[in-house]
Parts: sequence; C-alpha cells; structure tokens
Amino acid sequence: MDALVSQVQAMARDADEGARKKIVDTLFSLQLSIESPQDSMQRLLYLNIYLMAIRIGCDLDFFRMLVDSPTPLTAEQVAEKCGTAPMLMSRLLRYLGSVGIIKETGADTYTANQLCRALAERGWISGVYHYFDTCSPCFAATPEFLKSTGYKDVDDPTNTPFNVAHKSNLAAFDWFLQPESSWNFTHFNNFMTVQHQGMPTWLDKYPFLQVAKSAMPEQPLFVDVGGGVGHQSVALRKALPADIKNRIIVQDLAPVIGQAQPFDGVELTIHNFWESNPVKGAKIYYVRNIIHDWPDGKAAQILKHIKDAMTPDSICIIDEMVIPEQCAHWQATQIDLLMMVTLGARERTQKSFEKLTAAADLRIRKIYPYTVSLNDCVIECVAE
Ligand SMILES: C[S@@+](CC[C@H](N)C(=O)[O-])C[C@H]1O[C@@H](n2cnc3c(N)ncnc32)[C@H](O)[C@@H]1O
Repeated sequence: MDALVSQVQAMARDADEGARKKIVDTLFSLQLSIESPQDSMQRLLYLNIYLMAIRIGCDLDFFRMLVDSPTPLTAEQVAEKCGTAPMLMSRLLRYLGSVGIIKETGADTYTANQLCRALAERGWISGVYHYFDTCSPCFAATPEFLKSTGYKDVDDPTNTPFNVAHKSNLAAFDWFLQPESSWNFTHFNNFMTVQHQGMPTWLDKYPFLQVAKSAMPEQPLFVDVGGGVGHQSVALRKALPADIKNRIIVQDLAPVIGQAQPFDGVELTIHNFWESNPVKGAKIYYVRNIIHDWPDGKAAQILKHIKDAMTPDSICIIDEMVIPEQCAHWQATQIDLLMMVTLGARERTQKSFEKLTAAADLRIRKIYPYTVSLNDCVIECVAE
C-alpha cells in the first residue's frame, strides 16, 4: 500500500493541471467504490461540521498561529494564545486534525499542513466567511423555498432562497451594496481574487499579445466590465511588454472600486453595467464570471451594452465555464446550483451561450477551453 501511495504521489507531482485533476477524480471514484453506505453517510451527514470548525479557526486565527510557529503547538498553547478554554481547543483541533485540515504530530499537538497554510491566507479566509455567512443560509432555505414555489425554475434574482435566508427583497448584488452588508461584500470581493488560484488563466490560452499588438495606438485595449478589484487587468498589464501602453480599464460599482489597489497602467473606474458603456471602440471588452450571475434576459442586457460600445474590430470576451452536455464535473455543477439559489442565475452550455450571444447581436467566433475541471473557456465574440 505504501509503495502504491508513493507511486501516485510521484505521478501527481509530475503532472500538469489536467493530469493531476484526473488523478484526484480517479481516487475519489475509487474511494466511493470501496466506501460502505455507512462510511458514505458518516461522511455526508457531517459535511456542515467542516465549515463550522474552519470558521471558528478563522475567527480565532489559529491556522495562522500554526503556520507561524517553527515547532508544533499543543492544544493548550493554542488555547492560551487564543484565550479559549483548553478543553474546547483540544476538541476543535482534534477534529481538524482527524479530517486532515491541520496535521497531528503527537498527543494533542499540531502543526500546519498545506490546507492549513491556505486557511491562513486572506482570500481563502474570506471564502470561508462568504460561504458560511452569505451562502450557507441560502442552502438551508432552499428545500422549503422550492416546496413553496411548486418546484419551479429559479430564474428571478429577487425571488430566490437568498431572499428568504437574508430576509430581503433585493437581488444579491443590490443587497451587498447596503451598508449593513459591507462585511459580506468585502469577503466576497476578496474571495473573487483567489477562487481560481493556482489554476491556468485565460492568459495561458488566449493569443492576447497578438490581439494587443493589433490595437491602434490610441485605442483602449481592455475594458474589464464588472472587473471587481481589477485582478485580471493587473495580470494582463504584468503579462504585456512595456512598449504596449494602450489603456487598460477596470469598471465596477463604487464600493468595489474603493477596495481596489491602484496599479500603474490600470485605470479604476466606476461604471454600472446596466447603463451604456462610456468607453467606445476598445479592442477587448472582457466579462469574467459576470454572465453566470444573471438569468438570460439580464445577461443579454449586459452584453447588448457592450455590443453597442464595440466598433467592427472590437472583440467581446466572455471568460466563464461552459458546462458540457454530459459528465459535467462536480466542481462545475456545484457552482451552477450556487448561482441558482443565491442569484436566480445559472452556468451555461455552449448551446445556451450561442442563444444568449445571438440575443445581444453577438456571434461566437471561437472558444478556447483552458481548465479541465471547470471547463473555463475564453468565449471570443464579435458583433454580428
Ligand atoms: C462574480 S464577481 C466577478 C468579478 C470579476 N470579474 C472576477 O472575475 O473576479 C461579479 C462582479 O460584478 C460586479 N457587479 C454587480 N453588479 C454590477 C453592476 N450593476 N455594474 C457593474 N458591476 C457590477 C460586482 O461588484 C462584482 O465585482
């Protein structure tokens, strides 16, 4: 068994993203095939405990303490640093050690492992708060919500489990803008910057340099519509040679732009994508993880405003997953359900994208897939 494990670890070390994910998926299928129903139910019924214990760890910041400590720490030492009862800490760390979130090195003694190090990073900590505080109440509200609607499609952003869970009539992005939700919105925005960390990006697959070189000297190069805190624009600026000086512009709502860090050569601007786009004739209009936030009618409106700003040589890039017709990956299907219960929105197949872009007078010219599990794609569109 040990030899087998070493062999698989060596294979994974040498593998690229696609091959490594294939190994993980194969091992997961293997696990399912040898678990008894009792094993599986023990695992499934307690899933919520993971996030509960991790959130407590983030509140107390003990993942960072384990990372920063040069030697393993006893539960008693961690309890003292955190100001908690020793027995409480001992039970929490014992659980987290038993499920592999931290590493147990001896009796009641722990150190950081790879997962613990991730949980000490700002973006992933924000992910924990986003899923625990904003999303999980929506999951809990969904069964009763669907029962109350007679199991209709969820495609109205103001009538979703989110509205029930957060006792609001507002669509999620409008709810985020209220002062009392600013804590939730900050964590959402931080999480957006890391959610694809370590995975290939659109820049790995799309011939962006060739396209950038074809831009006219005064032509804005890149308009990052709903670009969040501008992380994709910064990545593009870093990837371009210094002699390409065309404008790179991030557009988002005021509170998000207020959170963004200035970066040389990237303009941070306030723009509401329900209104006509003030930047006309750019080379690339880019929407990443925007279209999947909205049902078809609304998504088409966003694209139509972009289309109306385009000149014949402009390109609109939709950077999003394309759900395959068959055998979609679990990492993709879970995001699709998240979009449903929080936003009344969805992930789309290629056929759905073709219909949607046509409704905005755009035509898909080419699709460049660039990740294996999510099938993230650069969907390159031109005006009809
Ligand atoms: C899922 S995030 C994607 C952010 C970024 N494009 C990325 O890929 O990380 C959706 C973004 O849409 C922005 N957004 C929502 N409503 C908007 C509006 N009416 N106008 C402009 N941006 C909006 C949000 O503030 C958020 O930054």
